[in-house]
Amino acid sequence: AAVAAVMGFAAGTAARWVVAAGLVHAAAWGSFLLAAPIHDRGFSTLWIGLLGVSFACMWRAVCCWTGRQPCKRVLAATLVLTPLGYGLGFENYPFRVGWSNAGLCIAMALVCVAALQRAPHVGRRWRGVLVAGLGPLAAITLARGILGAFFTASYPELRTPHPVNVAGALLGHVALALTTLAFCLGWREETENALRARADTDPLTGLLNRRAWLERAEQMLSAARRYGESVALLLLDVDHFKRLNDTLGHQAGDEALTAIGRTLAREIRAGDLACRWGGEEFCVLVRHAAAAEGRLADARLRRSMAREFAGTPDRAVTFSSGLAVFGPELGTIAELIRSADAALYRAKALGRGRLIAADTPAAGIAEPELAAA
Ligand SMILES: Nc1nc2c(ncn2[C@@H]2O[C@H](COP(=O)(O)OP(=O)(O)OP(=O)(O)O)[C@@H](O)[C@H]2O)c(=O)[nH]1
Repeated sequence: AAVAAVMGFAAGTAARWVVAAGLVHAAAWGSFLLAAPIHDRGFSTLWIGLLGVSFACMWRAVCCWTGRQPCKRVLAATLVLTPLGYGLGFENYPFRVGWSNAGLCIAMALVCVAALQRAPHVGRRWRGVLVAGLGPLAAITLARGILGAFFTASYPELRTPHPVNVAGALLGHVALALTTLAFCLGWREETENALRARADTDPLTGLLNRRAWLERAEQMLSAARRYGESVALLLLDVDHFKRLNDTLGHQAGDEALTAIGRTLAREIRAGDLACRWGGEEFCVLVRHAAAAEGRLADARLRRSMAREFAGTPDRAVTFSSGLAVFGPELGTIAELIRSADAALYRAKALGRGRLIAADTPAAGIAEPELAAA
């Protein structure tokens, strides 16, 4: 109930499953309190059934975070068969204790299996804490079942002070503390990731924003420096964007920017890095690319942009771009940007809708164009 109060139902899907697990677990022990004094089959069966469901909710929460759903059918079968067998065999104490504890052990073990799945994007620490809490409890639960089923005289009822039972009670508390801690850590990790993604992303285009891009671009350049790779930078600026805003409205301008962001995200290769530099300017770092590959990437973007706006010719945009290539003279991101910006300025001056490479004044530009510039 405390977990529910802290997390609330407005949290993400996984956190909602955690809250559900806590509430169902509390309801299970509520059923037990009703059942115990009168030895009631119905409430006792409900107790066992709800305990299983609460572990299934934990399993679901872990799966939401890891994105994997191991042993789904085994879990479903355990959820049905455990209370069913318990209810039907209620009058047979050894069977009922053995059966229910084995079922609950399987349910707990499946939560651990879910937490141990390979999921590189999810932290290991909270999953480790979860397994450290539930793993030993699963083992002692099985031991308790074996005791009740096969050594019934030494475990004649739930509160018998047998060492296994006492250890089970203690581990139950440890597991409660550790699973709560693990789920709070998992929840915090999810929230942190969501906040980080929000802080790194430009909301209009969905691309990285300038700050996040600069951080990653620095890393890419230092790797390129170390391994002697070539990297090209394209700085793109939409042509006459103010005119689009002024004639069709700011909303149409926003939609055009969104479409440009979509196109860039779709067209760049894995490992390349695109961002909204600001306003109607975009930046792309192209890995393993010298000037020639940079030009090819620019041409690909232009073709794709034309396709993107083919259905809305009144909003079609072109862009000018400046290209700079990482090397001894342009060895930092600031130098690359400065150089690409100067080239972009020249592309604008030469009539827009074209690419100019830095430090190649005459390359690909007709003399009259240069004169006009
Ligand atoms: N709709 C919209 N407009 C924006 C946004 N950010 C910047 N702009 C507009 O983009 C326009 C940029 O205008 P300019 O810098 O004059 O450039 P331009 O009209 O594209 O002309 P050239 O770059 O010289 O081809 C300005 O009118 C800004 O208000 C945005 O997020 N949404």
